[in-house]
Amino acid sequence: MPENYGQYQQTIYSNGMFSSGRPVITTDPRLLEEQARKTMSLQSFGYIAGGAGEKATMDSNRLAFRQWKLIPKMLRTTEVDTSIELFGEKYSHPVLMAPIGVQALAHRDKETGLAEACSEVDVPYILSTASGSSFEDIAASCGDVPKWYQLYWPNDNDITISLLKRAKENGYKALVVTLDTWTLAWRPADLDTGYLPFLAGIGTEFGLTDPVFRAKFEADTGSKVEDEPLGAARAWLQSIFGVNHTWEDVAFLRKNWDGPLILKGIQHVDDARTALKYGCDGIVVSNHGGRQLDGAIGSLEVLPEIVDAVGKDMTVLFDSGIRTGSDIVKAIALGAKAVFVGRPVMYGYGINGKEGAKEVLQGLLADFYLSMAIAGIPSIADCHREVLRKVQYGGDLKASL
Ligand SMILES: Cc1cc2nc3c(=O)[nH]c(=O)nc-3n(C[C@H](O)[C@H](O)[C@H](O)COP(=O)(O)O)c2cc1C
Ligand SMILES: O=C(O)C(=O)c1ccccc1
Repeated sequence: MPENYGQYQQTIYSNGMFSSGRPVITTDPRLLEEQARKTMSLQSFGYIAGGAGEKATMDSNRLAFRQWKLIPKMLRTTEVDTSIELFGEKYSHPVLMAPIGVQALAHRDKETGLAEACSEVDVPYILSTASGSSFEDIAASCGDVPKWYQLYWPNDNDITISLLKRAKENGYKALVVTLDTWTLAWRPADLDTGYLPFLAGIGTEFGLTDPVFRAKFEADTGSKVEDEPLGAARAWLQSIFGVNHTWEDVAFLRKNWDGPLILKGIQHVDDARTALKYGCDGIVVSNHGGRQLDGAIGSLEVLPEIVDAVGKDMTVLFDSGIRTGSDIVKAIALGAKAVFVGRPVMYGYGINGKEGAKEVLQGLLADFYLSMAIAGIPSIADCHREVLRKVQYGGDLKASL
């Protein structure tokens, strides 16, 4: 891990000129998805790259970034302090790995491999409930870097409590509860291949190893999980998707989780205020990377109004569409305390395993560092709305992602 990401590109240049050659993973964010498509199976690539409907929300996520332009200032700084504090802990940069399920689709090392990659570049790993490695192994792979747990919220309170207990015992600091994916949207890439990884038993480890789920499955079916693994996977799927929680149920989570509680999938300012009312510590302004409601507004578009409404009282995080260093600068300038990055890391992981994921993350962190420095923004505290202006012209989609 470089001490200072401002130097990372020098390493790439000297490797190219004098020693080990060129980066394996393209450094051009516009080409990364295509590179992944060539390496991965149709079904795996389709699942990861896919979006809802005609992918209009994925486009909006990108276009929302294009509306904001940075206005650089000169003779201010060559060094950048990218560190932040979240929920009382220090982080070396405002970038976390988005919770992503079924990581086995990208690489056989599954969640433990990606968690290791993240820890080696000091990026906190957010563990999805839809994982295929064990809670314990993943926790060990995260090393000393803080780790968070993302809950797909079961309809059964006993199972929920059991998952929260396991997360706590394994050292996960913050709880991220995803609200926008209580059921899967219309996803043509997966529908056309008739493919749902869960039904193949991928990403169901936490359910199949959960003592409370296991006992209930055995009582309901008379079979052991081991004897009916695909039936158990199906039952697990039904216990975490298609559920009908309400806002009042957030009080239950608040009561049963004593660390930071963060709701993910917030796009409406009313929901941000309601999250605050129920005692949440944070929210993730996210539309799930355009994988849920097709035609939904670009996630960055709603960030400023949500920050204005609740930013003083709770931690506002952001994801959906982060692809470049200047995207991170823009999200921070609009009030996000940190961002999550999703698909790009999965593409790197798919192309070249742990090393590939690290290359993507390091490239993004280097690009972020350079963008801050070249814009003349010396620290996160200096990264506020005055560094930006909203313009009428967008971007040429042919040149974008
Ligand atoms: C393959 C895949 C699986 C995902 N699985 C989860 C998940 O298990 N839990 C969750 O909260 N979000 C999940 N997400 C959404 C991400 O956390 C994140 O919101 C999204 O990827 C951000 O958008 P980006 O990919 O444009 O960066 C998933 C996204 C992808 C691409
Ligand atoms: O695909 C997703 O977006 C997602 O959140 C998910 C849902 C179920 C299993 C794995 C990932």
